[in-house]
Amino acid sequence: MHLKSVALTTEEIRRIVRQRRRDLVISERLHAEQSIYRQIYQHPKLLSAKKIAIFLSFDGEVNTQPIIEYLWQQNKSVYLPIIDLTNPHHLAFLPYHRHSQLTTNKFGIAEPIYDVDKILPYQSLDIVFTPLVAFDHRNYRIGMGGGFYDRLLQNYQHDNIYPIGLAFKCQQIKYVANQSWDIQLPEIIIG
Ligand SMILES: Nc1nc2c(c(=O)[nH]1)N(C=O)[C@@H](CNc1ccc(C(=O)N[C@@H](CCC(=O)O)C(=O)O)cc1)CN2
Ligand SMILES: Nc1ncnc2c1ncn2[C@@H]1O[C@H](COP(=O)(O)OP(=O)(O)OP(=O)(O)O)[C@@H](O)[C@H]1O
Repeated sequence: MHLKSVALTTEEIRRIVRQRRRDLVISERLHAEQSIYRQIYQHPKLLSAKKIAIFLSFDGEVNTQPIIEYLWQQNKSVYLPIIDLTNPHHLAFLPYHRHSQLTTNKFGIAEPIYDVDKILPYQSLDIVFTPLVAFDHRNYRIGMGGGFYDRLLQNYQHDNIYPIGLAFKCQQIKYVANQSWDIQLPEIIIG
C-alpha cells in the first residue's frame, strides 16, 4: 500500500506536526511570525475589542510575546488561561499585566497564579487567540488533546466571543477527521 493513503490517527498527527513546528528553521519562523503580527495589527476586530485572551507560547508555537506587548500598548485588557483545578478540563482566565507573577503548570506552561477573585467569566472575552497543533482548510483544529479550547469555544457565537487561531503554514494538514465536539474556527491567522 502506498504510504500516503494510510490514515494517521489524531495522536500521530499531533506528534508529527508538533515536531514539524519545533523544527521550523529560525529564519522561516521569524518571517512567518512577522507576517502574523502584521495581520493582527491591521485586524478590524481588534479595534473594538477590549478584553483579549491569549496564551504564552511553548513547544514551537507562534511566539505571542510581541502580540502581548502590542495589546498592552493599545491599553487592551490581556488575559491568560490557567488550568482550572476546581473544574477539570476547563480553563479559567486571569488578567496578565507586565508585572504579573507567573508559575508553571503541570504541562510546563507559564500561567498566572490562581486567584479566585480575579477570574474573568469567559463570556466577557471579546477575542480569544487560540493555540492549535494542526488545522485544515475548513478551519477544524487539533489541539494538545485536553479538549480545553473545544469546551471553551463550543458556543462561541452565542457567547459573543471571537476566536482567532494562530498557526504556521506547516501546521496545515489535508483533513482533520473531526469529532462531534470539535469546533470550526471562524478565522486562523497563518504565517
Ligand atoms: N501555549 C499554550 N497554552 C495552553 C494550551 C496550548 O495549547 N498552548 N492549551 C490548550 O489546550 C492548554 C494546555 N493544554 C495541554 C494539553 C496537553 C498537554 C500535554 O499533553 N503535554 C505533555 C504530555 C503530558 C504531561 O506532561 O502531562 C506533552 O507535551 O507531550 C499540554 C498542554 C492551556 N494552555
Ligand atoms: N465540548 C465538549 N464537551 C465534552 N467533552 C469534550 C468537549 N470537547 C472535548 N471534549 C473531550 O475532550 C477530549 C479531548 O478532545 P480533543 O482531542 O478534541 O482535544 P483538542 O482539541 O486536541 O485539545 P484543546 O482543545 O485542549 O486544544 C475528547 O476526548 C472529548 O471527550
